[in-house]
Amino acid sequence: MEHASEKRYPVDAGEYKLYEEVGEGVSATVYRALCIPLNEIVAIKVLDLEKCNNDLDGIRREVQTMSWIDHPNLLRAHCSFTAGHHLWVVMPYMAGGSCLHIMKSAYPEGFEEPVIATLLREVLRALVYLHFHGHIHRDVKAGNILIDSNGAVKLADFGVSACMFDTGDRQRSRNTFVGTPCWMAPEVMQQLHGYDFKADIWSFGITALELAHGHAPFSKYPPMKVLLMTLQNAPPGLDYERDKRFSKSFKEMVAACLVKDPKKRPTSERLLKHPFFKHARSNDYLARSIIEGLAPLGERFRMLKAKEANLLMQNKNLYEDKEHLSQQEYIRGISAWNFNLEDLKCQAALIQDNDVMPNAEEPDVGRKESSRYHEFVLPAERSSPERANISATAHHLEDGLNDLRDLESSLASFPIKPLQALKGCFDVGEDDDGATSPSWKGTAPAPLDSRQQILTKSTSGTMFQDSGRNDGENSVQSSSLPRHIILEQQKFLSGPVIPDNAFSPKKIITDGDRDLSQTKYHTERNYSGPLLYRQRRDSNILASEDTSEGAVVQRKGRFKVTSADLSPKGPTNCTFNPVGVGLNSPALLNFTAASILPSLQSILLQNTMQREEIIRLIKYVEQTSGKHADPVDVVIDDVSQITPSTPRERELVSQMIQLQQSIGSLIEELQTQKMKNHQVCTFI
Ligand SMILES: Nc1ncnc2c1ncn2[C@@H]1O[C@H](COP(=O)(O)OP(=O)(O)OP(=O)(O)O)[C@@H](O)[C@H]1O
Repeated sequence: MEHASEKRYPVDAGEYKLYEEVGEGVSATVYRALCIPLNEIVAIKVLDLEKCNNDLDGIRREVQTMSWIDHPNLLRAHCSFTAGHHLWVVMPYMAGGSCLHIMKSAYPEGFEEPVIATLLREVLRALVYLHFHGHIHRDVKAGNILIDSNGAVKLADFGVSACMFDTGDRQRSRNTFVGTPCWMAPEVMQQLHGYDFKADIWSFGITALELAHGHAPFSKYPPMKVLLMTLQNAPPGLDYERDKRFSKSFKEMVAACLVKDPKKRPTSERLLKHPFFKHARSNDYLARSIIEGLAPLGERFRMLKAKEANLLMQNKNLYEDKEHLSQQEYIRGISAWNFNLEDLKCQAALIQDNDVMPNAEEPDVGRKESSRYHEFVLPAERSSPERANISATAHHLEDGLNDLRDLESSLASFPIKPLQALKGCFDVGEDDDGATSPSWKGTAPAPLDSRQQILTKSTSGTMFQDSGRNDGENSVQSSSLPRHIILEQQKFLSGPVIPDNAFSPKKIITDGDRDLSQTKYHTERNYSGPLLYRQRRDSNILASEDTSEGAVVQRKGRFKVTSADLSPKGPTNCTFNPVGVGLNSPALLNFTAASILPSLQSILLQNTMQREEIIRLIKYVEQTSGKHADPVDVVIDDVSQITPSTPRERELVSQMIQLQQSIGSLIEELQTQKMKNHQVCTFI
């Protein structure tokens, strides 16, 4: 067994000395560190539990999986514990970093074939092991393939892995829309029958292309477009012309993985026997060919961050451009992609007619394709005088909505669509962290017991334990601790291990927190808009569902949306349904009027537009079907033909017209009510 189970890794932050930062994820920062008693260099992933409110189950799963796995190609945790409101996961230090980072810093065009074959063989071995034990990784990508200084390859990041043997509610997690869009298999997007380990084979094929080209197919596009392209286009692959440098067997191996029908994809075990892997070499070869000569990981990480900041400065004008943003996130190895279609639709609905002006200020028409998403702006931003080329907004909005329509139609043959999954539940997005939100204030703390549920023990040592050192020792134990961690530890010297607000979606934010979130996450812009409510079909469902799996809608880094509404009886449109969530619903009570107002406005606008459209259609159908013996209309025609000759006649005609108009609107109202009743009946 490769991991040193005999070694006792301390579960106390004071026993470690943190050095430089070597990686960054969505809510985690990874440091090189020294385990003082063992005199061993390790990596420590520090997760800020305050930023993981929605994803404790993911964290628990990650830590649990990292404790039981026992395979040389999987990154196993030595131990884990909490310190303040941070979770520390101690693991072997992988000095080469991730394949993505190696490519970004030294191989922007991708690796040579023998390197790729070697890397992929190791990853495939890890997948064979995971699949054999009934696990789907669900996030296979170059950013999660780590290499150590000896060229050993390990697949990491089990935050979204799932177990095939789960039953009941947990089994539903395999119907969950999870992963990172570019690597996501079509069946994961479709959510038709759930999916199995073959989803990993698709991601594996995409990863092969990523390692060959330096980027994944569609990586520069926003997620909606990635979905469309994955579902509508032929599967991506190695091109016989463009990719001449690669062998036929490599092309065939990729083609075998990237088949849309999961049943036709090989199992990991069978794939391992593919002739392509005969090109694979030793770990030593990897160390010599891609690790040797690289700058130390921390330095590379710093350089990549600087490069990213530089790019952001250069692209200042394009900063709002989602495709550019995607590219930035890709460079960082994470993908903070907003994928809230409802949000986009609501933002679209909030645009008033008079916002749509002639497109006189479009800066560069030729750039339209690459900028089509960047104007999905928040209403508040739109009103800002220095922002917003409104005409471009409307223009791009239309493009974006066309894509939405395309997406819906390309998914039309499937009973459950991502749109429906999205519609089923909203969750608090990045706006959670908005320090100015009044809803943060004065919130009762969550009970400690529920928070401690996530603390578990591994068989081979202590896993995920509290360091138990909130007595002040932690605050002074390591001079090399980043300042924010020391400060945050000091804040909770005498309180519970995890601060009261750590697991609550509402929290009191101190100025220190605000500074931290503003400086550390300044590049992670929020496009998620004003929707801060979670919609449920039924409040009973809210009570009975496995909230651990069912609640998360948006996770930065990996995208995750749960298909809370898998029943074919689910709602059939994407508008907010006031029947589904009554005003007394707990889901609504959690939100302030201010946070929900824009959504309500949008819904109102949508309903008005729909109502007008329905009335128009009813009239049209009645006219064309000749079914119009309605005396009211006959009279209307007659009245309109009367030419009053006396004041009294004029008065009477005017009264008749008024009466007929009110009868007309009452009929329209009746039709609308009938339609509503019909919808409610269908829904029920
Ligand atoms: N053991 C390790 N040794 C060296 N570097 C590591 C190690 N673990 C992680 N890293 C680096 O830190 C980065 C972030 O880690 P990780 O992927 O675990 O965080 P995350 O929050 O789960 O990320 P995301 O969800 O965005 O993929 C990795 O991409 C990798 O570059």
